[in-house]
Amino acid sequence: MGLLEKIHEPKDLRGLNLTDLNSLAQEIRQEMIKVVSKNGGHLAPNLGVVELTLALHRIFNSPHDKIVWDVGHQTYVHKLLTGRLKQFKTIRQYKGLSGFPKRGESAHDSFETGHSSTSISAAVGFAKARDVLQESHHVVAVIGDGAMTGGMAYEALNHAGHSETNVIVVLNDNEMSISPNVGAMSTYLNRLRTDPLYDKRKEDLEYLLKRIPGIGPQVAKLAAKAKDSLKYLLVPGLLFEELGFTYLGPIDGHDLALVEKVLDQAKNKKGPVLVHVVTCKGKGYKPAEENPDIFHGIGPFDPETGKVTKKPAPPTYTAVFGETLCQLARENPKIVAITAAMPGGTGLNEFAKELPDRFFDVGIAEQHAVTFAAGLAFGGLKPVVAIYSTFYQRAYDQVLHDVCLQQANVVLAIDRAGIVGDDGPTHHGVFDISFFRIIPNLVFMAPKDENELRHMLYTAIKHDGPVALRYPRSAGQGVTLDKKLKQIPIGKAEVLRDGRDVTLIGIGLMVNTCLLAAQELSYRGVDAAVINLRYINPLDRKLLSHYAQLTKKIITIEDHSLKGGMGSAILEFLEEEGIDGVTVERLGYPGFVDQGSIPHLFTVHGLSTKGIVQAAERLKLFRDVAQS
Ligand SMILES: Cc1ncc(C[n+]2csc(CCOP(=O)(O)OP(=O)(O)O)c2C)c(N)n1
Ligand SMILES: CC(=O)[C@@H](O)[C@H](O)COP(=O)(O)O
Ligand SMILES: [Mg+2]
Repeated sequence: MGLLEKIHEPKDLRGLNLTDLNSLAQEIRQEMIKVVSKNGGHLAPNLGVVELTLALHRIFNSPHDKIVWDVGHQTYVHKLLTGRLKQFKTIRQYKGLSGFPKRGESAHDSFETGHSSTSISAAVGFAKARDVLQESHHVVAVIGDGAMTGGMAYEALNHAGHSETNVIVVLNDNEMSISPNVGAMSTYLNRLRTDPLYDKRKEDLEYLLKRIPGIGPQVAKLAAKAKDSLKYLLVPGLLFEELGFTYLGPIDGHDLALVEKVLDQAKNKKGPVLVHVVTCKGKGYKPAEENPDIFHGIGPFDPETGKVTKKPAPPTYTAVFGETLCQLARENPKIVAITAAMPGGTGLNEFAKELPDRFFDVGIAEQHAVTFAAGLAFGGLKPVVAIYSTFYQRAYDQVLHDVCLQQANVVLAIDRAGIVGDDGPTHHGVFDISFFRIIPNLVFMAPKDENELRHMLYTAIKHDGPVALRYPRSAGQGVTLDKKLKQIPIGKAEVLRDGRDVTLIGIGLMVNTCLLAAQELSYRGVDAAVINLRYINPLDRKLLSHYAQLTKKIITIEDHSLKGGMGSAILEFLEEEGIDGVTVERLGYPGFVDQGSIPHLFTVHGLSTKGIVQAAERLKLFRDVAQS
């Protein structure tokens, strides 16, 4: 039996000596490589925090003490140490362990995350609740250097430093966001990490003070103890200390004994403390150390070689978006591209390489990205902001207030729209239609395939005013890509199949499902019209009106939440137009969607040919056809 199997809860770690702990760290790394190589997952972030997590669980007493993990993609080690070894092989699978902290999964998961930069706010909340209720426990936020680029982290530091509550922030600095970290804070951390004079200056001053006869040693001691510590005096502007934190570090995050020692010091200090831990993303697995960006979040791979075991598939929507944007930008010098720390994920790596002066990675700062784009637009450029649907939730006011109200010429590319699979409910992009379609002035479209995506991007670039364009995480449909780009008239839907018994209205990926279902329905004598809606805003009112009155039965299908989605837009439209006597069946998600493979989730939620046929049954179509 290995050591890991004997760890059922964090207190089982306490009796282990350093040799045991190092062996345990090895076992943990092997287990994570084994499971992630099959299931996919966030391997490199977890390999980097093995020693840090062991130290946290030895020094603090979870779940009495609260540990809040930022983003939460690095909690696999935490899960393995808190009684979830047996279920670990199910991580990220349907009904399996989540890849993120889940309060329902364990008492040790004190706060759910998935989106970045929330941990310090939550930790300050826990700390203040403790103070008000006169309880006594420690609260620790663990935040990466990437997550530290997000605005919320600064709002929370500002509050924490002022509140003087006992809270510990562990800054896990591996110089990486998903890609290499960017920004002034990253440069600042780099200086802290690498300034060789820092320790020397401190030692020199202590040495000098101690040598002053009579009072020297006391002054040195006092200076070290004083709130304005030696570091504070010596390193002017030490940011965290200026904000009211005691700064400890930087320390080697793989030196378990040292990390434990410093965490113990932090635990015994009053007020907010920041522990700066330096780690290596991917530590202990060569392929991940060498390619931390690829192993940040990876699909199944061969553990021997680190090579991804991918089946050939058509290029993704994301890849086609990236290539098309490069093509358009070569011809139009006003086009600029913006990402919030996801150049690879949003398909912008090529753009960044080819047109570096017109590419902006602003860090994990979606709000800033959108308002920055509005500024660029009013400055005379044509900005394209590419953000995942789920992360646009962060930038809603910026889209509404800074882009749409002022009619800024900004293209909002909404990647990962629809369900995303194994990341689960924190990452599914199933609310953007609801929250964007109600914004005045915003043209909002979604392509049925990757070829239409190209034309839509071209249309968006040509359009004067704000445009949103949503497309999914998946591989494309494998259709031929037209070389020559054309504009798709704003607000024009496409009739893919005429029919008189029922109208199937699809958007995005679901258009193809509608076509397959229409075929199936035709075998059962039902003549279905299929509409590729294309535009959620503005709707093609004339076309919809015609088919609603002709067929009197409508089935809408969308890879999106039912509430407020495309189907809701159709219901509103019928009411606004006063078209009576039309029955509508809407297919979509009833609420938050679990994790699981995309095809499986589509089946579970009836976003399939079968789901449409069942909706037709509910509309009593087969009986009506038989009678006619
Ligand atoms: C609001 C938001 N935007 C973007 C992301 C995507 N994302 C997840 S992890 C990550 C990088 C985080 O870097 P860091 O905090 O340093 O953690 P590391 O993986 O390096 O340990 C990004 C950009 C996110 N989860 N949340
Ligand atoms: C944790 C996080 O937010 C990202 O790492 C996300 O999992 C990336 O998703 P994609 O794999 O869809 O790029
Ligand atoms: Mg990092």
